[in-house]
Amino acid sequence: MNIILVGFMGSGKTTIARIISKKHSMKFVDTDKLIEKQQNLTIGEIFDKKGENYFREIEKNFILDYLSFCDNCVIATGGGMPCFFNNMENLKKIGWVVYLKTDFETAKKRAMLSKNRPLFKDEKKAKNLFKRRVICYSKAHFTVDANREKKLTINEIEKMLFGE
Ligand SMILES: Nc1ncnc2c1ncn2[C@@H]1O[C@H](COP(=O)(O)OP(=O)(O)OP(=O)(O)O)[C@@H](O)[C@H]1O
Ligand SMILES: O=C(O)C1=C[C@@H](O)[C@@H](O)[C@H](O)C1
Repeated sequence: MNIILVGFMGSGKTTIARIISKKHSMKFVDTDKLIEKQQNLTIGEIFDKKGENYFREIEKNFILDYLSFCDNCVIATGGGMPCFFNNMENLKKIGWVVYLKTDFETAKKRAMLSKNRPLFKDEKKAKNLFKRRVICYSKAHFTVDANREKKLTINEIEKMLFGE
């Protein structure tokens, strides 16, 4: 079984995927990190040097060439990954897709804690993007309230997927 976490920048995908993978002896996969490694560039550099469309093509291929071979993985996806091309449908074939749903203010507060989010530079644009993204993420198999303390979010995911 694979678990795929989707949600806006700062919703906690990386943090929560890491904890669940450790607890259940699953492999942790972070698509942003692996794409950076593969391209030998940071996400910010890919956006600056090659443009967003190039990044979206890489993400699409990454699902087909890498994620579709995952087994027993917890996958933290890039914030936009499920919202381009046929990516959400392809992700849903690979595993259980869980939407970590937060409000905008929570995501903003958390995203400020780390860099590498070129699309969060302009708050007004980020807010608009957030609204559009909610519609996309809601097509996941499951939605959990991720505004809360991470332990509560993790418990809910475990109950849904492991029956704990
Ligand atoms: N439930 C939570 N409560 C408080 N802080 C959290 C919670 N989840 C994550 N954080 C913190 O918020 C920050 C962003 O979290 P994280 O990197 O996991 O988000 P993300 O969804 O992977 O973002 P991105 O898609 O931009 O990589 C981190 O510093 C993390 O420690
Ligand atoms: O929401 C987005 O479109 C993005 C989120 C990040 O995880 C990175 O994948 C990149 O900064 C784009």
